[in-house]
Amino acid sequence: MEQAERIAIDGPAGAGKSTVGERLARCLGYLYIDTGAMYRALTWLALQRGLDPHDGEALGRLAREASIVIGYPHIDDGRQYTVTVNGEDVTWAIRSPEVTRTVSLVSSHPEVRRVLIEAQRALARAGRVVMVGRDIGAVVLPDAELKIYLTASLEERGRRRYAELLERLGRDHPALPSFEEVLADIRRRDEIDRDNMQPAPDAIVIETDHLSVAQVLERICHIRGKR
Ligand SMILES: Nc1ncnc2c1ncn2[C@@H]1O[C@H](COP(=O)(O)OP(=O)(O)OP(=O)(O)O)[C@@H](O)[C@H]1O
Ligand SMILES: Nc1ccn([C@@H]2O[C@H](COP(=O)(O)O)[C@@H](O)[C@H]2O)c(=O)n1
Repeated sequence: MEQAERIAIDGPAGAGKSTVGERLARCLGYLYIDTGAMYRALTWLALQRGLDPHDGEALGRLAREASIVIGYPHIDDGRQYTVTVNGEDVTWAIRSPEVTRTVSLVSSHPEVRRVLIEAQRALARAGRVVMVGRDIGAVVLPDAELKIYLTASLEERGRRRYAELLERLGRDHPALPSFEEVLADIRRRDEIDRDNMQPAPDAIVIETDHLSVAQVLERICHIRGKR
């Protein structure tokens, strides 16, 4: 019987974790788990409830009581998965500028991380999973059989994120931020995420500035095949 395998893909905002991780999971027939979506879902709920994003104790309680589920994409609208919070579909709502502005602060609290990391580990217990985030290889799944850390320059990650928002929202959309605003947001999130975003010592770092998604996937499959 093929060994159950856990693949961790970490890296900063816009490095390509979700895109590469989802395609890799689909190619291998593995479960795909975007842990960032879990932090975003909790942040969305906290904003809905009017909680103070600085209040780690209240946010930890909310994380324990909330039902956050990442399931298969039952709607064909470009989503990678469906995220529900207490049964409400929030798949796109968790990508709002307000959630993006607040999620790193919410995620910085140990009370929040303790609860979500436990949930992430439970999801990975079956093995045959591709889990993406910031701290998967270093903290969540330290025994993962394959650990990849994707990175790219700030400017390249800004260009990618801006292009993604432009495609999703359209040039005339009132919520479309400027490239400078996108870059500033990524820089800010990098700073807040720093403590929870260090590559695991045994992670393989792939610098993706001059690589296409297909080339990144090819490198990961080559690395995995040599194991
Ligand atoms: N190697 C690449 N070359 C060009 N574009 C890329 C590459 N990797 C990802 N992209 C594009 O960049 C955008 C951001 O990628 P993605 O959402 O996968 O990043 P991420 O690391 O998951 O970011 P976040 O942590 O903020 O969710 C997407 O539109 C994606 O298609
Ligand atoms: N394992 C993780 C994953 C994410 N975060 C925090 O969530 C934010 C949003 O994640 P995206 O992948 O959707 O960008 C991210 O900026 C982190 O603040 C985390 O702490 N740990």
